[in-house]
Amino acid sequence: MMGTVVAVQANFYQVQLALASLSLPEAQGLTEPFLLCTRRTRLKKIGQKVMVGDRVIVEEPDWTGGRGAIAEVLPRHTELTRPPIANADQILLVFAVAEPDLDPQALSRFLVKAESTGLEVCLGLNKCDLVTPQQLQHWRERLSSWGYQPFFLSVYQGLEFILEHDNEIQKSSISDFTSTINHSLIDQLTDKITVICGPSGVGKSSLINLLIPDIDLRVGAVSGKLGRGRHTTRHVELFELPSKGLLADTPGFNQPLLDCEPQELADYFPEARQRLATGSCQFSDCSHRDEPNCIVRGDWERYSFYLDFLAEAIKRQEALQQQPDAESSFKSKTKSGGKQQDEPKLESKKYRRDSRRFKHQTLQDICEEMEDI
Ligand SMILES: Nc1nc2c(ncn2[C@@H]2O[C@H](COP(=O)(O)OP(=O)(O)OP(=O)(O)O)[C@@H](O)[C@H]2O)c(=O)[nH]1
Ligand SMILES: [Zn+2]
Repeated sequence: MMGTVVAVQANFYQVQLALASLSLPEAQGLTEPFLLCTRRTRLKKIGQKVMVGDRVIVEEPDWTGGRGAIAEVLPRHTELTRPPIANADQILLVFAVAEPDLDPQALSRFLVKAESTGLEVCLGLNKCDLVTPQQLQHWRERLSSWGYQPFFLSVYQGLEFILEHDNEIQKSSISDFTSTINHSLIDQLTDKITVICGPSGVGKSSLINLLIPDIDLRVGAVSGKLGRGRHTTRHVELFELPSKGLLADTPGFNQPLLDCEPQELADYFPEARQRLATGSCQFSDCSHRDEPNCIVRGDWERYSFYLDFLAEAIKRQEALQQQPDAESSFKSKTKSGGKQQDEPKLESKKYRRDSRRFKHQTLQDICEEMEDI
């Protein structure tokens, strides 16, 4: 029997069973498609961890008691360590067009952080009710030049109060709430595991409440048992959308720390990726700053952000190198004459977009913020 781990509490795993398992006659008594499971000793022995998002095989279901045992964890196709989530398909980054003002550099910082996970990145712009259609059009064109097609949202007015006609954005006067669900956003979330993130106050909780109307009940139930609120704990939980698909909520954080290697940074800007896909720089280790014949340097809007973030990443790398037990980004080299010298290890797979799939970095700050709150 197959299922997905939707919550982890100490040594217990809440497993949501796949539909096929629920058609078993024995399962008919089960009121919810969940079993509270333990992990088989064999898995403990081989050190097999179980994470939220893991697809698992459950054995020995006790349908009346709602219990089971996880016998096997299927191979993960992605893995985030902070927050710990397996098999996430995408990140939905939520920002507001106003209140707080949409700051292009703050948005870019979040986008770069999200891109660095290697997951697909979608952008939702909320509070569209606060600005004019012209301002929305402005953002649409601007973000499109960055390489993003955001979902325009207003939780206050239902998800789709905006209809798009002939490339123009108009506010619709549709009042029927239920018929105004933004189907393109829903489609994007269907049958996927999505991690929602974004700064504080942009309306993430409001959006989740709109997408999953009965979530308050479940949040209340789980948080109640743990004696903690959902934003005050390291606890990660997946919530099911009515349209199928799972959402992982993470608390807001203001300025994510960019902890990527300087050499990777260009890969996290769609504009730079696109330039590198159609040509190459003279130097294979080009930092795209002042090297001759650089294909990335140019008059794209966010190039100045690239330079700012690059300076930040280099500074961070230098600080790390000053610590004796810093991450092993150095190799020791014996120079002629026997002198030892440390040299930074060169990144070998620069600019190969494919490699990102296998290198899921962390959304570190999210978790750190979780602990701080
Ligand atoms: N005008 C307007 N306000 C909204 C909209 N959606 C949410 N808000 C308001 O924005 C404020 C923040 O909303 P939350 O849902 O708490 O934001 P959040 O992103 O979850 O914030 P954190 O919990 O701090 O991470 C609240 O006062 C909401 O009522 C919207 O579509 N339009
Ligand atoms: Zn270059």
